[in-house]
Amino acid sequence: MTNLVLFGPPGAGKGTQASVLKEKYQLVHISTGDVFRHNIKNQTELGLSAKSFIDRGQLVPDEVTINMLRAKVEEHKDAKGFIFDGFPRTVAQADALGELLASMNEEVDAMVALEVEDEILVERLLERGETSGRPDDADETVVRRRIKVYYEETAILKQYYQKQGKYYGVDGVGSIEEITERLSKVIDKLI
Ligand SMILES: Nc1ncnc2c1ncn2[C@@H]1O[C@H](COP(=O)(O)OP(=O)(O)O)[C@@H](O)[C@H]1O
Repeated sequence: MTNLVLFGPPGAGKGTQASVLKEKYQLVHISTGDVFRHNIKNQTELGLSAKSFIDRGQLVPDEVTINMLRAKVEEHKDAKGFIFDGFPRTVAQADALGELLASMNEEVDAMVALEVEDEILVERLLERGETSGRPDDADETVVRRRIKVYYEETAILKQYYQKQGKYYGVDGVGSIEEITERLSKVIDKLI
């Protein structure tokens, strides 16, 4: 398997790139944000417990998120690999992902990160909020809180994977194609 963590702050372009990369490399794409939104739309128990956190720009508790991710991975045991998008977002989630993959004799091969400045992120998210229908994109306070939470809880994962020699940063500003090209250069060396 090839298991990639696609990393970066909210609005960095992870979802856009993941959709291209999953086709290109035939990997299963798991976006925790998409799974939560799907569950909110269908008013499942998971959706109901996640909604209040998401609407406030906070992280959904680790236990809920980890159980959901585990179930998703187990649905695709025969996959050629995964692109994890929006997961892990905390050290506890990164530990859990490592354990889950180890139980399948697999591991995270790389964290590929999209690097984008904060002010560009706020601009992109508010613009997306005009059309995406995502309430967490439409409100500047919520957008800024998500970026703050990213620095407080998630950014540390750069060092986490750097220590394992698995971190690859890529400039996340440019056209979609240019950025795919930059990510592909990293991924091609791993496969
Ligand atoms: N791994 C996770 N752990 C906790 N909460 C998460 C996780 N992934 C997504 N969420 C929740 O879903 C929201 C939307 O996630 P996502 O679609 O990845 O958006 P973003 O564009 O902010 O990266 C997050 O702000 C958070 O509340």
